[in-house]
Amino acid sequence: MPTVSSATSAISSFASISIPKVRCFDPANSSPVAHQHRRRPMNFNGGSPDSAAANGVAAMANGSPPSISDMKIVTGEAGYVLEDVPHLTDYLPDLPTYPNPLQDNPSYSVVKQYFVNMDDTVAQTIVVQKNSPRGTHFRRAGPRQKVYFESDEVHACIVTCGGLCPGLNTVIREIVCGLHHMYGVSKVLGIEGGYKGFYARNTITLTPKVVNDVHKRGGTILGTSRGGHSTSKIVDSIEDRGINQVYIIGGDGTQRGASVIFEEIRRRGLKVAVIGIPKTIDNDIPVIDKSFGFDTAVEEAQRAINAAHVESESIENGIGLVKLMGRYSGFIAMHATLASRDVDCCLIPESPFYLEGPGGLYEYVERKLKEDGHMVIVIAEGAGQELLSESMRNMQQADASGNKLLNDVGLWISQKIKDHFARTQKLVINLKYIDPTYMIRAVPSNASDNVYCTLLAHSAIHGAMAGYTGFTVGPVNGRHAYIPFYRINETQHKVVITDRMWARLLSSTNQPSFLDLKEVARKKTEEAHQPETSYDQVEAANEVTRKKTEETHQPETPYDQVEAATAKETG
Ligand SMILES: Nc1ncnc2c1ncn2[C@@H]1O[C@H](COP(=O)(O)OP(=O)(O)O)[C@@H](O)[C@H]1O
Ligand SMILES: O=P(O)(O)OC[C@H]1O[C@](O)(COP(=O)(O)O)[C@@H](O)[C@@H]1O
Ligand SMILES: [Mg+2]
Repeated sequence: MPTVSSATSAISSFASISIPKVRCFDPANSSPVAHQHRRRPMNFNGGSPDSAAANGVAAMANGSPPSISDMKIVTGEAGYVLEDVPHLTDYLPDLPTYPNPLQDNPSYSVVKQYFVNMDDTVAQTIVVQKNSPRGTHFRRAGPRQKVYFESDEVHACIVTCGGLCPGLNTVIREIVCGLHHMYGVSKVLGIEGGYKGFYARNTITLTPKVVNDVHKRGGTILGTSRGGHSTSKIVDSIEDRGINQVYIIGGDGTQRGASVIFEEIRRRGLKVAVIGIPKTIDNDIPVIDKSFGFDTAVEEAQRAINAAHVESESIENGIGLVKLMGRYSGFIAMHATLASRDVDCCLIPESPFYLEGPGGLYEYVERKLKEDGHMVIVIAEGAGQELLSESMRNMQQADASGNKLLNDVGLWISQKIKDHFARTQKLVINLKYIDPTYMIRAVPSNASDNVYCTLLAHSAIHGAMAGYTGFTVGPVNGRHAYIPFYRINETQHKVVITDRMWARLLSSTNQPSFLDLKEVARKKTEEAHQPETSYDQVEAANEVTRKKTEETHQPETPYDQVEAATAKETG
């Protein structure tokens, strides 16, 4: 571990700096080696582009895990593991340091413990038993006593990529203002239109004045895009423009892109810090507690759910159906449902459902309408996609970033429910379908997200100024931490339907758990039922495909699927 100078400052938190008993994991012999960080071999000049792609983190972006030599793993006593983030001195060992200008900042000088301890880390697991190992930790975010950039040397840039999310403008604002007010940095460039903006000519000069009011607006003042990531062109542009701090705001795809940019910068031996700020309205980024904009999205979704409730209540056998975002993770739908209490059924990608037969959706809708005369259904956009046949899928299979394009499950299920009741003639229903997805995504962030965005931006700035690089910032169990890219990129955060939160939802809505799915599928095939409408044909064809897939590839029940995923994650 680097030692810390004993230089005192008015606002130092270093009452005493302890050198932790850390050991570095030596992958060669699996034995701990005291006080050494393992470093990957560096190739500063003239390395072939292939050498960057050959390393683990770059490989991670393409789906394979990083090699152990790319990880900075520090182990301690009682099963303590620090998954540390890269530092500029890993490959530029002789960089000079400077006192942190916050020492002389009147706003911060009153804070007694402003600087974080060098050895502060944040535990990933906080619920433990007496004898359980202390487990994985991440480096705590926050200002350090020493910085690796002088204020007038910093030339930062900010880019926003991927889909919109409430709070993007707040993060931009807070990076610009934070750099300016805390560290005296005045050179900040906005890259327009996502990654491809790096190799376009136009940029925006960002000053506290320019960004002063932007947090009141939805969207991103910088613009965004999907696709168009060319690592070498981006890094050429960073080098050509003399940028030395790159703040990259975006979701899982963006963080993968940031990871390969970092790798290329390290390969070229540049003094450039690369910082990822996780953005996703879907809340599907792992490790962090939640992503910014998520609270706002849940809050805004209430308006649509309220409207659906009012509509459904006002008419006989009214059904209000609301589609919410959530490609692979149903967090918005789950939280919006729990918050609203007006929802009778919530369908998410993690919990496969079925329509016909005992325990199916039709039976439940019928019962609910008979009991209450109305009902509200919330469906996440990624739910039930396996029920839509190939023929119904988008002609265009993927967006520019390679994300699979989803069919409108809201429209599909509305039609299915209408068809079902028209066919069975049991009830005359009135279904109103509301799709507020893009309206929700486009609103400005709410108060709590605004504060969260400020903390994210400040943590990112402190990390960059302290020389850390190649990391994503975010709260882990309530404390902001620096997380290596590979941890963010290895999995997706999903609703665990064996968790108590989903049980709370089931008990709040009283909806079926759809766990008899396989049994029903089998019966249905046996009955060799003749479909009546195009949607039925789709469904019948799909049942066969689904059954085949389930039997050959999938674990047996949704619970098994979750357990298999969990075992993979923890194992
Ligand atoms: N594996 C990857 N390697 C490099 N860049 C990527 C990768 N995946 C996505 N990107 C880039 O990241 C940007 C945003 O990705 P996208 O998936 O659209 O949104 P999000 O970051 O919100 O998930 C796009 O410009 C895309 O080209
Ligand atoms: O903006 P697009 O291309 O229409 O994509 C919509 C998708 O974007 C999201 O809002 C967010 O996805 P990302 O975080 O990957 O950008 C998804 O919920 C939704 O499926
Ligand atoms: Mg994404």
